[in-house]
Amino acid sequence: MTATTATTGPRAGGDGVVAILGVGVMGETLLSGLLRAGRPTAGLLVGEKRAERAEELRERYGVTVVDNREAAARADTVVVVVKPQDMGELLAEIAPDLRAGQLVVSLAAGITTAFIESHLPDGVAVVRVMPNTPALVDEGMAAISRGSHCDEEHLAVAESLLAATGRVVRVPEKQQDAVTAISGSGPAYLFFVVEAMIEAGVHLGLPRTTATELVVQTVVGSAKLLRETGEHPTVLREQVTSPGGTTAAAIRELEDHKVRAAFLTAMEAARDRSRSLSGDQQ
Ligand SMILES: NC(=O)C1=CN([C@@H]2O[C@H](COP(=O)(O)OP(=O)(O)OC[C@H]3O[C@@H](n4cnc5c(N)ncnc54)[C@H](O)[C@@H]3O)[C@@H](O)[C@H]2O)C=CC1
Ligand SMILES: O=C(O)[C@@H]1CCC=N1
Repeated sequence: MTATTATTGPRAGGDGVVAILGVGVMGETLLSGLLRAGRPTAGLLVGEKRAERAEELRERYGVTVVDNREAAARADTVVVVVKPQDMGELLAEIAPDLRAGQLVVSLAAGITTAFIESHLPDGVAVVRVMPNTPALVDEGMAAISRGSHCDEEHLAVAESLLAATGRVVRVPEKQQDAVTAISGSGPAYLFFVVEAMIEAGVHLGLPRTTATELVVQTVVGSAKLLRETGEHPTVLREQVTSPGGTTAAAIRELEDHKVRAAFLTAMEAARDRSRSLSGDQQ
């Protein structure tokens, strides 16, 4: 497809009409974040396949729910947040209503900008984003990459949308599968560790409520320590690890059970799955 000069479309600062198509976990995370950040409902349109879910969103947020094609025609920026497997069908549905200069922002894992562009009219700009669920509490981490018809203004619009719910970094698209494995799926690994530590506390005889409070505050405190001191995690771990002490005994077990190696292979598996998702569509 050939690049076309944008003559209409979103303006930096995010003041155009934004449509969110597919409002499940991640779509609602973005929608609620935009509203918390002060974006008026008048500037938002929602497209959602499940009628009962659409009704729930209308009641909860007072947003306008329209069909996907109307949303695509009316919006300056169309954010697509369906499962990767549903992306081809959604793009085929909205393509006739899109025009050069509009911006399509995809939050789907593994779906390349080339795949999206191949389904859309020439000159529609595409930005690929990998967000994560801590965006629900304004502590999200999003990485954004430009497609081939995307200019600085489009990238700035996508950046300002995601900045409503946390931090945003720009990465080359070739890094997006690794990003997905680290920060996209990352919250799930940390919740898995939290679950395991709470369960261990119960095994050690602590009431579940006590174990939960100890673990959650330890995770929050450790995250804050990492961010606020800027220290390398190795330094922070060494500060906790007294020679011949309790932490050294525990870390020895984690190393013996190859937990570090397991994290590496787990994230390689996530990256590889991300790589294959676009292929699942074709
Ligand atoms: N959940 C997460 O932690 C993250 C999810 N993502 C990406 O976000 C996307 C959505 O994931 P979730 O929100 O977790 O899934 P979800 O299943 O909770 O939400 C998808 C929503 O899209 C709706 N939908 C499906 N086809 C549609 C169509 N043609 N038109 C309108 N609505 C339609 C579904 O009814 C559903 O409400 C995925 O592509 C995923 O890779 C990215 C990063 C993190
Ligand atoms: O598990 C998934 O495929 C999505 C993408 C990153 C987090 N959740």
